[in-house]
Amino acid sequence: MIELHDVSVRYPGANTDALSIKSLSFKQGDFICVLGKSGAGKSTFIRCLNGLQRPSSGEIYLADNQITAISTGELRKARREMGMIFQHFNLIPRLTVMQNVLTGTFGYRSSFKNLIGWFSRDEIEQAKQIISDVGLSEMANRKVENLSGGQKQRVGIARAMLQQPKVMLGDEPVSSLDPGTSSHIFKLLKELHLRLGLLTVINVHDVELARRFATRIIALKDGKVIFDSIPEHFSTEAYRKTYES
Ligand SMILES: Nc1ncnc2c1ncn2[C@@H]1O[C@H](COP(=O)(O)OP(=O)(O)OP(=O)(O)O)[C@@H](O)[C@H]1O
Repeated sequence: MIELHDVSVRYPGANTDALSIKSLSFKQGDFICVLGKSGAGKSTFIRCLNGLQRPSSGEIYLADNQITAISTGELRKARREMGMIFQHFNLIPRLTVMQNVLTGTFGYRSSFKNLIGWFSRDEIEQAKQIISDVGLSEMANRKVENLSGGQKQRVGIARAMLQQPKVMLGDEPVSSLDPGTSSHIFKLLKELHLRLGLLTVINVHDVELARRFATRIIALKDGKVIFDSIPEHFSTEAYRKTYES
């Protein structure tokens, strides 16, 4: 579903690569947690997968699309297949839960419909169903600025789900949440992942969450993959290598 070949990212002015990946491939059904200490390249990696960051060299394929070699318009189309959730939610605080979730349809619609905020009955019904799936039915008309962090992330997930993605990407989606809420969010992500047969790739700081939920753990260090296997193989030694200075 996603393949990377010889991908590197070097930021302007840097004298080393922030990311340097020989070869990786992910298939539908994988639930991947990406670990690594601060600065290891996790965000750069996720941003490359959804085309927010163009690699300095190498190739990334999403299904048959080489997303590293397509126009901005084609990239926009390819991105419809990828839902993305963020550490700071990236919601519009003054708008309601329903309005925020409906923005998940924007990749599919004309700029004109987006501009005037017109949504079909079908889109509204789908949004209602997804808001119910993430447990926020009672709050559909509440402004997002009045929600807790966990509730905001549920809105972020619902917005991503309305895109009907094949791939769900997360850039530290639980880093600003307490442990109990983080665990609930991961449970929800795993449930949706299984129900819809997604490929899920999430950066996470909490190793225990990765051990509990991932089908595969990838650890990055200095932009390179230093571990890639099932959670049961992520030993104390692998942990030490990942997080030592
Ligand atoms: N826009 C940028 N310009 C220059 N350097 C950058 C930029 N973004 C990231 N870097 C550098 O690239 C390296 C990898 O950063 P990245 O944000 O991908 O790491 P990370 O593992 O996500 O870290 P964290 O867990 O702290 O979010 C770091 O050395 C960082 O300073």
